Amino acid sequence: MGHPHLAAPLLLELAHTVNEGLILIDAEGKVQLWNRWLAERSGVSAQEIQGRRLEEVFPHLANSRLAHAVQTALQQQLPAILSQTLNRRPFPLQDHLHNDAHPIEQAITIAPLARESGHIHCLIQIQDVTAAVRREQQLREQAQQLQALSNIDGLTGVANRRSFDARFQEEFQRAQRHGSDISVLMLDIDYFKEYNDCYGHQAGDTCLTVVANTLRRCLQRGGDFVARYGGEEFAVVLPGASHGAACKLASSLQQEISRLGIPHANSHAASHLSISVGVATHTPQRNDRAQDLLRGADIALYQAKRQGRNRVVSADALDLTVQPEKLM
Ligand SMILES: Nc1nc2c(ncn2[C@@H]2O[C@H](COP(=O)(O)OP(=O)(O)OP(=O)(O)O)[C@@H](O)[C@H]2O)c(=O)[nH]1
Repeated sequence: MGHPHLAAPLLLELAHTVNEGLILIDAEGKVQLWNRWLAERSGVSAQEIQGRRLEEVFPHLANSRLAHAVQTALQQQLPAILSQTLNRRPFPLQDHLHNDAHPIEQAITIAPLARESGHIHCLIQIQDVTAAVRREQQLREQAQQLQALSNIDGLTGVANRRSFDARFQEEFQRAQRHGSDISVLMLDIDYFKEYNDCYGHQAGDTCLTVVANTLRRCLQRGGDFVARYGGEEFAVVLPGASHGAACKLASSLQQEISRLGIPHANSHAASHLSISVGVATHTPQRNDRAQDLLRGADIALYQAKRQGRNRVVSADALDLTVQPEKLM
């Protein structure tokens, strides 16, 4: 061997000084070395555990992956790395050395050691990976928050257009698979340009938020959702809703917005803020496209504008082959 001058006491001191846990297991599976790092963090002293099997002191380790890995190292001389996610904190270790005492997350490697006598020993190394695990957790949480934020409209707090596109497509395909109805409402605030001109852009922003919250509040069923589709335009998706049910909800949304009584002196449709709504329903067949349903609701909305605003129009009664702009 390479370093005959390294005396046994020095090697022992080295094992006690390293900044990680070291356990030496002999051929009979008994602990020969339990270093200071482990004693300080486990509350188990070297005297208490030396000469005993790990499972005697830590019964929960019996039949664990760690116990199997130690057996494999001793019997087949195979090393192992215990995945940190599959083996959460095999040893009950606490970091008492800092102000925030906390359980220690552990990365564990197991290696066979062949002695000159031919006896195989096993070395278990335990590293404190708490900081890395915490950082990973924080990054995961931040990624989830970003994901949620990227789906929400910053002003009104309802789903944004991006999220609408994905969820609407999903719901349309579900309806296609189940042969069920799906309805869409397209809603637009009447004379909103005049509202901004009269009351200011900031009041316009507040108004959009109030309308969005009112729409959200009026949706009853779990799968229903509202999204900000464009500037002052909202879309509501009602999976499983028949055309009759969707028209009824559209009317109640229109009434709820009217009931808010938000003054709108420059509206030609009412004395208060009002909305126009287009309603369309499909029971999608195999080759139907989600955008055709949306287009139906859009054409109905333009028709509602054309007929004088502050009303609900159903796509059922319309010629959907006409371009919406031609209806204006
Ligand atoms: N305050 C505010 N206004 C917005 C926002 N997004 C769009 N708008 C305004 O909404 C107005 C929409 O105007 P138009 O498309 O002419 O529609 P309208 O005035 O509502 O008329 P009709 O829909 O035909 O009744 C524009 O003046 C936009 O500036 C926003 O985030 N905040």
